Amino acid sequence: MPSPFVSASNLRKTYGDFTALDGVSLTMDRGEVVAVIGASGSGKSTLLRCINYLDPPDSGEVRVDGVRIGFGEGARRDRVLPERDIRRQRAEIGMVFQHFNLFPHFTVLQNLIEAPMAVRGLSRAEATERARDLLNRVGLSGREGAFPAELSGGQQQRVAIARALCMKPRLMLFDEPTSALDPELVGEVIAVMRSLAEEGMTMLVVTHEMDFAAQTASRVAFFDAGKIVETGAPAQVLRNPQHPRTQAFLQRILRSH
Ligand SMILES: Nc1ncnc2c1ncn2[C@@H]1O[C@H](COP(=O)(O)OP(=O)(O)OP(=O)(O)O)[C@@H](O)[C@H]1O
Repeated sequence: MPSPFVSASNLRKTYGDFTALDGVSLTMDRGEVVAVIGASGSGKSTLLRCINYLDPPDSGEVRVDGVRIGFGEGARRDRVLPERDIRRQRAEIGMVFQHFNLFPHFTVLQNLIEAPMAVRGLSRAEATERARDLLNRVGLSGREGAFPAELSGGQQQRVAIARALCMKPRLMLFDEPTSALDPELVGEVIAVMRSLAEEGMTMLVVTHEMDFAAQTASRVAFFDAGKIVETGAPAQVLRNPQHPRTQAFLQRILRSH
C-alpha cells in the first residue's frame, strides 16, 4: 500500500485542562478535497493550525508527501525543528483564514511576492510574474497596486488564496474562508476554490457551506468535541449520517435555513 499523501496521526492538543483535539487521525490522497464540518468550538480550526504547526500539537504527527512536519526527518521524535525550519516546511502547506489576514499596508502585489522572495528565494521579477499569473487566475488582473482596504471582502479573500498559491503549496488548508463574507460575495470565492479542486489541488476545508461540501468535496469529516466521529462520501455523511451527533448537527442546520 502506498502511504497517503497527507497523514495526521493521533493528534492531541490541550489548552490547560481543555482538550481541543482528542486523538485525531486523518489521511488524504493527492488531489482529495476533504470538507470538515462540525459545531462551533469542536476543534476544527485547531486541527488546521496543528497540521501546519502554527500551533504545534502536544503529540501525534503530521506528514505531507512523506515529510514529517515540525520534525527533522530521521530525527528523534522529540526533536522539534527550529522555527525557521518549520517555516520552510510550512511553506509546503498554504493556509487561507476566515479574515483574509492580508498585510494592510502592502499592496496586493506586495502581499503576494514577499513570502516567495523571503522563503523560496525567488527574485522580485520571478515572484512578480508568478503573482500576476495567479491574480489573473483568481480574476483580479489589474488590481496589483490596490491596497486591501480598497477591495471587497470577496476580492480580499481571492487575493489571500492567490498569496497562498504563490508559494506553490502541496496542500491547501482553508479555515471557514467564506464565513466573514457578505452572502453575495460567497460565490466568487467558492468558484475559485472549485476550480482549484478541479485542477487537482489537495484541500482540507473547514466550512459551513454545505453546498460546497456536497458538490466539491470528495469526503466529509464530521468533527465533535475534538474528534472526527464520522467520515465518508458527502452523499453518505450529509444525507444519511450514522452518528447521532452528526444527525443532530445537520438537523440544526436544516432548521436554520
Ligand atoms: N489558543 C487557545 N487557547 C485556549 N483555548 C483555545 C485556544 N484555541 C482554541 N481554544 C479552544 O479550543 C476549542 C476549539 O476551538 P476551535 O477554534 O478549534 O473550534 P472550531 O471548531 O474551529 O470553532 P469555530 O467554528 O467557532 O471556529 C474552543 O473551545 C476554543 O475556545
